[in-house]
Amino acid sequence: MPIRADSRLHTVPLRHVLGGLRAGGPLALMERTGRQAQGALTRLDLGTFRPFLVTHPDHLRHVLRDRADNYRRGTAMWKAMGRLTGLGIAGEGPRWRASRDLWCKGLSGGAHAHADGTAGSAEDAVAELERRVAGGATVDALAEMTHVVLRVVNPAFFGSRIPQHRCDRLAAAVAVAFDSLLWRMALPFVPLAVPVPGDRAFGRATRTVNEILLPLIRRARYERPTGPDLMSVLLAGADADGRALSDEQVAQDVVALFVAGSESSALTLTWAWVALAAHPDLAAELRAEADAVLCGGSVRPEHARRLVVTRRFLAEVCRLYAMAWAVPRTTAAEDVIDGVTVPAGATLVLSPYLTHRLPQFWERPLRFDPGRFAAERVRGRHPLAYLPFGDGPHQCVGQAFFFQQAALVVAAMISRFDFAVPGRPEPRAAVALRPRGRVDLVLTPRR
Ligand code: HEM
Repeated sequence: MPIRADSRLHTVPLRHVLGGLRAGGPLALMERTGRQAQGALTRLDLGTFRPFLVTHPDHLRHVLRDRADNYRRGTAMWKAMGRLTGLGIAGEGPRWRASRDLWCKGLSGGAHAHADGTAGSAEDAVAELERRVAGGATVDALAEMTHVVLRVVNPAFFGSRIPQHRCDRLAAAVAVAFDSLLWRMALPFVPLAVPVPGDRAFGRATRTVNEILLPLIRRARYERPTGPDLMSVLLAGADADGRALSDEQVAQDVVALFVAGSESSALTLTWAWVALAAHPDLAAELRAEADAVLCGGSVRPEHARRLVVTRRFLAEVCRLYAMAWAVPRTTAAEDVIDGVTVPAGATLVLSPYLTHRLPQFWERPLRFDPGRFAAERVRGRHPLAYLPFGDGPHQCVGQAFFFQQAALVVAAMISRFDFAVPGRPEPRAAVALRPRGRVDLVLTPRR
């Protein structure tokens, strides 16, 4: 598959796409394509559907920053997801802008406004886990991380007004709905009116979500909330026309919270244990830091800032296990990217997962090395070579919140448990980057 001499476009013909899919699935195909294209703009031939794969930091800057207005969330995946998450924060235009402003307000100082509640919840969740595995036990890493994350986000997202068991049910329904969009993502040319696998599960999960959320929102609205949690901010906020958000709009933004905030955090924390188990020296370093900062006590909000090694480690987890492995966009009008014409209506798949593996920007890219995030090494790097949280107008609003909470969770756990992850869990490409199969986490409380 040579780069064509007459253009900078790298093309992958249908037979290679099909062969690659058969041989190793979508992620292996992407990895192979990324290695061969080496950052060149790439067109995948899937018959009538020919998406462009964008990985080079210069091209990403063009799409996400310089011409962001021309690259929209119009793809079928966004449209399908819009049935669940609405056109607020997950959409575009004035409604998105109004929602984003509210979200930024709600999360501003994710490190401050919610800090006490979330640190306390992290501590409680880890202490509860310690009681459960008192004599040592093997747990499902993703299930446990989801459990911990949901407790941590409940005060910040909902002012703890959702009882925990309902929060768990809501998260499970949202996860089903989100995952059942994979076919819509893979078959973007199929109209929504034509059923595809996953549609039924999506419909059932959406009904569960509404049954849980709408009564809760009505009650919360009646109480005229003024708290700093995101749900209160949304209820007190206004849309682009200055009108209060409807119950449905608040429900949709709350669902978007789960999609954007909790699953991504739980998945990334799951990969964190996989990476730590594979690098015992690093685990020892993180534990030494946690012991020094926590001094045998509980995690407190102010610890997050001092967990420097832990935060670098998390940044490296986000590089090699970029949860948002593929971020789709659609071109509004024809454009030229680095000499290649991209027609109007084309689908672009931006892949942080592949960008983070480009050897031109990352020395020995597959090596797990948190030292890459030491300030002096970050300075010399292309600013768009690292984008696990996206970039441009839609860049993640929860990045600071994630690092704060995740650092506290890792410190609380590593100071309490010895741990191991048997086998070598590998990622697979679902809508998010998920583990292939269950990840076992063997936990033994430290004496
Ligand atoms: C490891 C954790 C996380 C990762 C990897 C991640 C990744 C991303 C990415 C790649 C985007 C850009 C999507 C696009 O360009 O279309 C994004 C957007 C977003 N994220 Fe995150 N995220 C994480 C955690 C969170 C958390 C904890 C929250 C909320 C508290 C959050 C809220 C959002 C929101 C609201 C958006 C949409 C912003 C907009 O469209 O204006 N994320 N995230």
